[in-house]
Amino acid sequence: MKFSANKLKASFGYAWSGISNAFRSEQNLRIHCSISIVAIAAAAVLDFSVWRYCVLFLVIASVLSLELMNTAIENAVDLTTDDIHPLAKKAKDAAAGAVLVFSLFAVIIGILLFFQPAVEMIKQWNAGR
Ligand SMILES: Nc1ncnc2c1ncn2[C@@H]1O[C@H](COP(=O)(O)OP(=O)(O)OP(=O)(O)O)[C@@H](O)[C@H]1O
Repeated sequence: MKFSANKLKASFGYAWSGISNAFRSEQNLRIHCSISIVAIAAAAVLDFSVWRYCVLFLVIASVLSLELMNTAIENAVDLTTDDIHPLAKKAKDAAAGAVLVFSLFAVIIGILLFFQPAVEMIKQWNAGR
């Protein structure tokens, strides 16, 4: 098997093109990116431990990847038909449902991750007054 640096570079280029196209066309992806940036900034302020950062990054990567898969499925379905079709609806709704399920659990994980450090910081502020 021959290693080709050019092929690898091209693959990254295609992947980046997919991400930037989806970012421009999908409002939900932009919303998730904005929330992710706020969450990472809050984690830095709260001085998250390594394992908390690991869980946070895992959740953010999963939500953003699922959103990209949802976009891929929407585009693939649109490619197969211009008509209104019950199977097209089922496929798109299921893909959107996958994002929603993970997003709901991401909110719960977020609360579990942020609650204790936030309480600690509030205690420190009150003690410092
Ligand atoms: N060809 C179709 N046949 C039947 N229903 C469709 C079809 N295309 C879209 N729909 C319905 O419209 C909804 C929105 O589809 P659309 O392609 O506009 O996605 P979207 O608004 O970009 O979704 P998202 O908010 O998940 O990005 C789908 O979830 C589905 O219920």
